[in-house]
Amino acid sequence: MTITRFMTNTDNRPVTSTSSASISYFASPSELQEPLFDSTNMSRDNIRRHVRQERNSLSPQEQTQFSLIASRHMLAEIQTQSAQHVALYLTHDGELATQKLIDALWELNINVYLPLIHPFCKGHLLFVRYARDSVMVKNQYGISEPKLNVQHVITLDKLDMIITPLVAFDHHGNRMGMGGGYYDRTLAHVKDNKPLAVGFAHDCQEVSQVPTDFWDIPLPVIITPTRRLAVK
Ligand SMILES: Nc1nc2c(c(=O)[nH]1)N(C=O)[C@@H](CNc1ccc(C(=O)N[C@@H](CCC(=O)O)C(=O)O)cc1)CN2
Ligand SMILES: Nc1ncnc2c1ncn2[C@@H]1O[C@H](COP(=O)(O)OP(=O)(O)OP(=O)(O)O)[C@@H](O)[C@H]1O
Repeated sequence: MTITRFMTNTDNRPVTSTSSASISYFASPSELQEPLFDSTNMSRDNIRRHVRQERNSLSPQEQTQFSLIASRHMLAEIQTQSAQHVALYLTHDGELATQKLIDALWELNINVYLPLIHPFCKGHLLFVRYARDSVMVKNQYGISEPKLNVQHVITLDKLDMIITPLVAFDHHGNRMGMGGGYYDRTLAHVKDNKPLAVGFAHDCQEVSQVPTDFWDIPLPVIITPTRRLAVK
């Protein structure tokens, strides 16, 4: 595992050093001193509950500011990857807000897709084209999704990136979601990072350790407002 560390200089130029996970810091170290939540010996449900509470207690100003900063970094990631077909999500339950990022992608003519709960295949997702004129409906969780039109469905192999929502993550790229196993089932079909799965989360969603099960697929990249974590 190679870790490249970018620290920000006073004039905002990155300083690079090499150790063993790849963390690029977007913010100055003083902003990174929140102690990591110690999740050792905690159940998945308790970790999920704790982190959901943490991200929901961010103020509206923090939510907006963190989302804008993280979106800038995510846009840079999308452009670095030359991604043209990108799956995103619509914000729910205190997740990083995505609408500004989606607007930027639309402006750049990059195709955006959203997850749609599969109508027949329980626990599975479909990814459907999301455009300014998409007809939206609410799913069983109250999240808006494009109305199913088979012509707008994209298969996983045609996506360049899947930006995944998550509840908790750790520095090995392990993720835990809302508990439906939807993204786990999707990520199980990813081969050789095509599409590249990139987690998108608040810094307060990092925990010391996410307990994993055989179905959990670690994320190769996670972007937060202050960091880019790359796991090789
Ligand atoms: N924004 C977003 N969209 C997403 C996901 C996500 O995590 N975030 N998903 C990621 O998989 C899928 C939906 N999975 C979800 C699973 C549970 C809940 C949820 O709010 N559960 C309630 C209980 C609801 C019930 O019992 O009916 C809760 O836990 O409070 C939401 C989304 C697809 N779309
Ligand atoms: N690849 C898979 N194949 C079959 N079942 C799976 C798979 N992945 C997860 N599951 C099932 O889904 C359930 C929920 O998994 P888990 O708690 O890890 O979901 P999650 O990561 O929190 O949710 P999500 O992936 O939707 O964000 C598990 O109990 C497991 O039985």
